[in-house]
Amino acid sequence: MIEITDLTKRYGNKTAVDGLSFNVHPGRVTGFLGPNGAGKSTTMRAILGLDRPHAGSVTVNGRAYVGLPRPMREVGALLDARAVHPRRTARNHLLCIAQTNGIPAKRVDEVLQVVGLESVARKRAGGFSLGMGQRLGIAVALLGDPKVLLFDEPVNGLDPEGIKWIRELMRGLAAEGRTVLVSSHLMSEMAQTADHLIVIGKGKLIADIGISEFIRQGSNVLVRADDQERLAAKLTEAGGTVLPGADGALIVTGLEARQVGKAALDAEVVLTELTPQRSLEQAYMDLTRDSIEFQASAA
Ligand SMILES: Nc1ncnc2c1ncn2[C@@H]1O[C@H](COP(=O)(O)OP(=O)(O)OP(=O)(O)O)[C@@H](O)[C@H]1O
Repeated sequence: MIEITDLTKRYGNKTAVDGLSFNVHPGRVTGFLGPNGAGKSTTMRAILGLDRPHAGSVTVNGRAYVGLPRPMREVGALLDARAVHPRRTARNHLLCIAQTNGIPAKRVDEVLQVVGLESVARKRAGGFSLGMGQRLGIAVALLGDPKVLLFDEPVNGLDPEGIKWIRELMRGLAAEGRTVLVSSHLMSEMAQTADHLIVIGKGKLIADIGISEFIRQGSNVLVRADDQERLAAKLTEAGGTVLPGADGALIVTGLEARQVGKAALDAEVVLTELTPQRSLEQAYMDLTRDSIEFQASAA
């Protein structure tokens, strides 16, 4: 469990994180979402004690990171995968970190296997591709078998196979009961990975919401049926809000397309159209529009 309370961090006169409070719970993947410059990396650095906040507090399993007796065994992090000595082999890189943290060498071979780097374990990390470097960074994060894991933009620049692998790894770690916080600036990425979302913009909390609730709130469904009145009554009963759309269509908010279809089935009306109207990406952009630092303006 990560608890962040009223966290504020400034760089000169720039407030990177502004009174931010949220908790990250174990057993699920929490997506940490926000446009570029929203303060995600700064928050992650504060969790790891790498940045001193100007105000507020951050605890991991009830203690500040600097107060943790064996930090790598409690928190693992992938912040910057390029932070590797290029002439050192992957295995030696891991061995050095393991030794300084009192972690046995056999754990190094275990994590090399988990991330699929055994065959290149004795190759220099300097020659690694971006994907291999990411895997090595993740091996470092897993070294202490920690209960809390932070991944800062882990899929940036990866090919589809690498992205799929990272998604499955994160889901697997959460299924083992670990606390997994993963940052991204892409809603589409989070929609496929996260169970819960923390959305920030300009250092402030915008939303702390379950992914299914976000999907529900973020979308409209346009629907037509042979008995609109009967359907509208059923949709309202199911918790939706029904508004009149163009050409006699109904616009439903608060329900997913599947729930609208189910309501039609229950009402025994025939649907002639069922169209989800807004993508998740659109919902996210609507949510963060006012928080984007640099916007392209229409020419
Ligand atoms: N060391 C620093 N010195 C000065 N300003 C900084 C520093 N680190 C971050 N900032 C500023 O603080 C704000 C938040 O940055 P941060 O890197 O935390 O955002 P982010 O959400 O991780 O963005 P991105 O997705 O682009 O990595 C930005 O405006 C950034 O320019």
